[in-house]
Amino acid sequence: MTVHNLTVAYRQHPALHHISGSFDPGSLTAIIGPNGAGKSTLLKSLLGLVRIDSGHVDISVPRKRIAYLPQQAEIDRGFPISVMDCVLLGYWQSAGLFGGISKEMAEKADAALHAVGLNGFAERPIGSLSAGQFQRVLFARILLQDAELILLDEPFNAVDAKTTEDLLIIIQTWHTQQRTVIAVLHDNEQVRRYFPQSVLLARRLVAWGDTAHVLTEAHLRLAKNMPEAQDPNAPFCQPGVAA
Ligand SMILES: Nc1ncnc2c1ncn2[C@@H]1O[C@H](COP(=O)(O)OP(=O)(O)OP(=O)(O)O)[C@@H](O)[C@H]1O
Repeated sequence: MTVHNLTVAYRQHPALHHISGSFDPGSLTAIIGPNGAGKSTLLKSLLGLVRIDSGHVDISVPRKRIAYLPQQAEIDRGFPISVMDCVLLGYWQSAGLFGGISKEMAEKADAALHAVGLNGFAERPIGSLSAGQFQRVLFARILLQDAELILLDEPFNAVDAKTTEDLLIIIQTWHTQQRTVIAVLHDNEQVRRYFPQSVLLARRLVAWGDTAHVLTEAHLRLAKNMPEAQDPNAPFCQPGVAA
């Protein structure tokens, strides 16, 4: 999966500016950078969820083999469904929205709930769960998806240390299964420990590659100095012209 000279702007203000790089199949990559650096925008660009102003993304994974976990704030939990029904939605790409659920599928869903430590939660309405419990449900749903590419946007936001550890183990398992995993994260120590590859953004690309070479003091200082507010007097960005 390759990103070529990608620029994405909201109301003519680039959120991502001339980004190029690639994700190897089976790699485990963290996307990091300060608030407003364009991390979520990069994930959404890979998924085709935002309009690309210039450049392009080459992605060979079929849409139905991609799993996406948006930030919790973007998910409506008011929908009155149970934990089990929410997990079973992991099958909709393969079975269709009205496809039947076989005994084997139901057993796998049970096993997924067990794997994320949510035994006994199957009948609970999703609106009654804590943020950490709900995040476990969303991981269980991805476990059913058999995805080749898994995109996670701040998966540990508002999640306690124990849950984070459990979810990191699941991510490691996906990595050993040769799935490509890309996660937006904020904890540099966690990234150093668990994520071999990193992309450091500050609207433009600061560094992309092995985490040890990306998370250097010099790179982190460069990223930290990114002004978060957009400059209303910035010169117009010429699409297609390298920065
Ligand atoms: N739909 C939108 N309309 C207008 N501006 C947007 C929109 N989405 C994002 N932005 C702006 O684009 C910039 C990048 O946003 P993005 O969410 O990609 O950053 P991020 O690195 O994921 O930030 P955070 O760490 O705070 O989640 C920010 O300045 C944000 O305000």
